[in-house]
Amino acid sequence: MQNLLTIDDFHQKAISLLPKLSRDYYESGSDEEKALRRNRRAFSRLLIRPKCLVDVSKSDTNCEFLGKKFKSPIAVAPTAFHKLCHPRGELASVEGISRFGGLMICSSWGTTPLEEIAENRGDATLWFQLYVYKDRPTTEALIRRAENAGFEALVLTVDTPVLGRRLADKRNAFTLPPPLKFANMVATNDSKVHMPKVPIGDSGLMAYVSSQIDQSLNWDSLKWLVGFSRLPVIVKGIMRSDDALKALQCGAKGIIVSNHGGRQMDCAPATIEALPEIAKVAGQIPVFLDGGIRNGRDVFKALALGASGIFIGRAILYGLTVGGADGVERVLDILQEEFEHCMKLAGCQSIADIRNTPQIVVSSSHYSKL
Ligand SMILES: Cc1cc2nc3c(=O)[nH]c(=O)nc-3n(C[C@H](O)[C@H](O)[C@H](O)COP(=O)(O)O)c2cc1C
Ligand SMILES: CCCCCCC(=O)C(=O)O
Repeated sequence: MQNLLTIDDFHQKAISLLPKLSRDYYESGSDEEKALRRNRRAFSRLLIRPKCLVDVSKSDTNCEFLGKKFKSPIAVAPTAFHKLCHPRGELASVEGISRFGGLMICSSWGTTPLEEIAENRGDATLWFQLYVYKDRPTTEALIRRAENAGFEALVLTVDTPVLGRRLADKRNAFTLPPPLKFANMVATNDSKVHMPKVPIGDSGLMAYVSSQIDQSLNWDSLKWLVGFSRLPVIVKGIMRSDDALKALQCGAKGIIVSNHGGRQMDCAPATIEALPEIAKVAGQIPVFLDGGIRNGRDVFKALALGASGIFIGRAILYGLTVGGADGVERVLDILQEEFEHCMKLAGCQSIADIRNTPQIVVSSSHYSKL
């Protein structure tokens, strides 16, 4: 792995290693994949205006989320089915994240039971991502298990009433190859544990979502969850300031600006475009961002535009594919090194400094008259 110096290097290597079914599932966006591309392009359109003659001999990337201290604002987004790319799956991921001392959001749809991940968490902090089943007792059981296992927050994903149309998955008749299964579902209920087999032109994941997931989820459901859960609730998938305000009013303790990595609404804005209006209204609660982060300059840009921290999705899967726990750790280290380097070149000493410097990040249109 020594010759892999960037996340793009890990991406290329991972693509060369993955079987088509997993590669297409990881890489896909929905429909025409406009939101997927827009997430990246919007970052490229932003420029950093460096300050000079600032003592950056010590740069401080410490931060605090939900009252807990972290050495870095870079954390790991929930992604389903880690055993599609590595035999140790989520256990390898959590090992790499533990070595980094980071934060991992575990998907409801892991291929390893949540208790096993928690037992092996080491120095990782764990939050649990929730998909709400039509069958409320299934959801309630999942929440209680996450609480009992020592997860420190619940992350409710709100952008998936139906699954985005991922055309490659339909062409591949995507389903989980046996023996992989929904490891957090109990073995007695076959339709929840196994993804259905479907003909070419259909996606097994889409079929599973439409048969199991509660499309009627609404703001009252969020209020219910905040009351039911003993953990702070973070809402993932907010793209508008009015929704951010509603989430706040319902008792959310954090917001993740996310378009699900371009996998749901294909005409959505990029997350970095949606961030400023949401950060403006969020008051004291942290606003995080995911979507399209591939280097440390992207992290810097997101913080400058109001994020308290960022989450990476696919980048971790690339690390996991290439090198298991070592690959995951290396991906996080690369992003952290690039971020610290960027801070120094920009003349910023701390995250507060990034956030408080006016126009440290601007759109390239700022210079368009030249
Ligand atoms: C393969 C894959 C699986 C995902 N699974 C989940 C999931 O189970 N729950 C969830 O809330 N988001 C899921 N997401 C979305 C990520 O949490 C995150 O929003 C997105 O990957 C961020 O974009 P990035 O991949 O460009 O970093 C998934 C994304 C990918 C690519
Ligand atoms: C209710 C939506 C389920 C999505 C499945 C996993 C995921 O988030 C993704 O593939 O993206």
